[in-house]
Amino acid sequence: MRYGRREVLRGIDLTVRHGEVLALLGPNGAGKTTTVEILEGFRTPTGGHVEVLGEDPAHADEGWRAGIGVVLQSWRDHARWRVGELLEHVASCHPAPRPVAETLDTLGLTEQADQTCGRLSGGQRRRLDVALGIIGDPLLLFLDEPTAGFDPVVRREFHELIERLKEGGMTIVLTTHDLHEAERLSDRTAVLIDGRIAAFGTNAQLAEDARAQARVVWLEDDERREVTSEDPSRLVWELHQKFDGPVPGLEVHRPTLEDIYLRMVAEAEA
Ligand SMILES: Nc1ncnc2c1ncn2[C@@H]1O[C@H](COP(=O)(O)OP(=O)(O)OP(=O)(O)O)[C@@H](O)[C@H]1O
Repeated sequence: MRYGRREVLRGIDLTVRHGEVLALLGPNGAGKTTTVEILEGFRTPTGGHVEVLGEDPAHADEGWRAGIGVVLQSWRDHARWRVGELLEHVASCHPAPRPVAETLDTLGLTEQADQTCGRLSGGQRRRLDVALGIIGDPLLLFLDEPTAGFDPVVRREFHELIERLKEGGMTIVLTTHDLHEAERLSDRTAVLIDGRIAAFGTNAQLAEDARAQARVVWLEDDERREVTSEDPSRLVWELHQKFDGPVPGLEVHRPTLEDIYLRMVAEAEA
């Protein structure tokens, strides 16, 4: 994908499976939104082959669009609509929508149903964006930084909602800068750096590819010992033999997605 002469995506090869949550991570400007906008049919790529729900998004029809739910980075329109009316209206544009009252309840917006959208708080507005994205009961949902601005309680509730949608069979493509969110929600993660896929796989596969080290901590002679190892199970086994039993104060810390991601970005910039 080029904008003018500038190439911003340089060959992105990935397949999203039915029913999985795919997290798309990457630094600002890496090309995540561009990728997602191409998949949503909002941008026509300058090259390559894209298929979403069996069709080329750039030339797909309304029937195809009904299968897709989109939550963009920020919608600040519809200020004069009431929340409930807006959802009713958008629901009426879909062939088989979710019930409006249930959707309001799911997003914790029942009390705001009669409020105008312009008066919602930032977090409530974002929840309305998500409600608008799922009201059509899509097969495939795109979420672009869905929890930016959520307080921790709402964020937790939102994660539970995503898990329920996933259990219901929805396929979800999520872009986020929140690595804990990606780690909790995604089946697989793609890391996009400078328009290329730097890594793609389950979080365990990414850890393996990045040859990330686990940290093993224990107590010996009243001192805290810490060793990093690619094979922590072997080290623990050796310690168990050495102590001839349980290892005092044993902790094994696997690398988090955040550790892996930060390492990849640092390597790409080096
Ligand atoms: N309409 C446009 N015209 C020209 N360049 C653009 C346009 N939209 C995006 N870009 C450029 O393309 C690159 C990728 O942008 P994109 O918005 O896809 O990144 P992103 O990974 O979503 O970033 P962020 O995390 O900041 O949202 C950036 O360098 C951006 O400046």
